[in-house]
Amino acid sequence: MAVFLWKNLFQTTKGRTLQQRGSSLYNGALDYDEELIKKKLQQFAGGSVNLSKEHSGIGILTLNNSRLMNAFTGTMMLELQERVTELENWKDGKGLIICGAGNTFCSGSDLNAVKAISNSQARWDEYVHVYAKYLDQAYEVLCFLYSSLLPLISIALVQGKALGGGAELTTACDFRLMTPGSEIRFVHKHMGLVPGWGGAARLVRIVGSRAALQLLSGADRVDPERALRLGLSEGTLSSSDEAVSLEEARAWLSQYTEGPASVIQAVKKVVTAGRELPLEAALRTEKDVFGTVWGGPANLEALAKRQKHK
Ligand SMILES: CCC(=O)SCCNC(=O)CCNC(=O)[C@H](O)C(C)(C)COP(=O)(O)OP(=O)(O)OC[C@H]1O[C@@H](n2cnc3c(N)ncnc32)[C@H](O)[C@@H]1OP(=O)(O)O
Repeated sequence: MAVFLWKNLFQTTKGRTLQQRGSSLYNGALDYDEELIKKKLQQFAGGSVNLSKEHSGIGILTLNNSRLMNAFTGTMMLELQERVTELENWKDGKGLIICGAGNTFCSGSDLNAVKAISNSQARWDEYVHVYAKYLDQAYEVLCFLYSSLLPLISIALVQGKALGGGAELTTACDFRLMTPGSEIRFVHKHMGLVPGWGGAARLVRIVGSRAALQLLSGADRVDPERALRLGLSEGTLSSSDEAVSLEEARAWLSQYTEGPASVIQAVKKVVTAGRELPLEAALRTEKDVFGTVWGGPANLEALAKRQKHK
């Protein structure tokens, strides 16, 4: 799917330039040695993506590049993938909060890296390959976050600004909570771009196509009140203090993560299947997931307790 997407994207946007240069993005671009790709992304170094896994089964993923308002460097993209893989393998995991360090969410892709490589004509082909890989990485990891492959209930805790790719990242979470004074803004149009990390398609599913069109074509600043009205945010937290808002987000998420991990993960899987798959496949998935919990420890315990739902 990614190959198809990239082929079409670059044929329409960069096609003429690539043809003029007698080069094709897909001549082996995706056969690049993974280690080589890593080395290339590591050229755009800086910042980190930190994960703490709490006993409650909630993970806190923090984007940390305060110098650049938490813009995503190449190494941060690699780290994001590593952390998400760690979360995928977390048996006791139930929930995830994604937030930014320094009380701001994320200002999108690292514009310094883009400028540095695109300034050099001689390095154009390398730029296309490396930047394509960077985008590919972002696209893949955000799709993964949004999919049933990561069976954790996720929240983007939006403090300060979520711009460009940062706004796209918020759409890869199940829910968004915003702090007072924060904003989500798809600034892509002002950068001569459109979302490419899957943010537009997900936004349409969250707020509908008319509102999504307005937000993207107007590059509108979406404050907490408007986000609530649009259904883009679940709620506005009472405090914009970093520690207090994290605690509030934790409390909000805990309502939905109480209970055994196997059951919470199963809930997430059946809902995601309903969202992602054609009806028939979703129904089958639901039956299969049911089979994983039916007669399981939590089910047997509830039966033994003669649970009443008064
Ligand atoms: C996927 C597509 C994309 O993501 S396209 C990228 C979309 N993002 C942007 O265009 C963000 C551009 N930056 C801004 O609008 C402003 O810097 C914002 C984030 C509003 C912050 O403004 P303000 O509070 O005045 O701080 P500032 O501009 O002095 O920024 C502090 C330092 O951070 C940097 N910064 C910020 N964002 C990025 C970014 N995306 N890439 C690289 N650097 C970024 C600023 O340049 C500034 O650095 P410096 O202090 O000038 O060295």
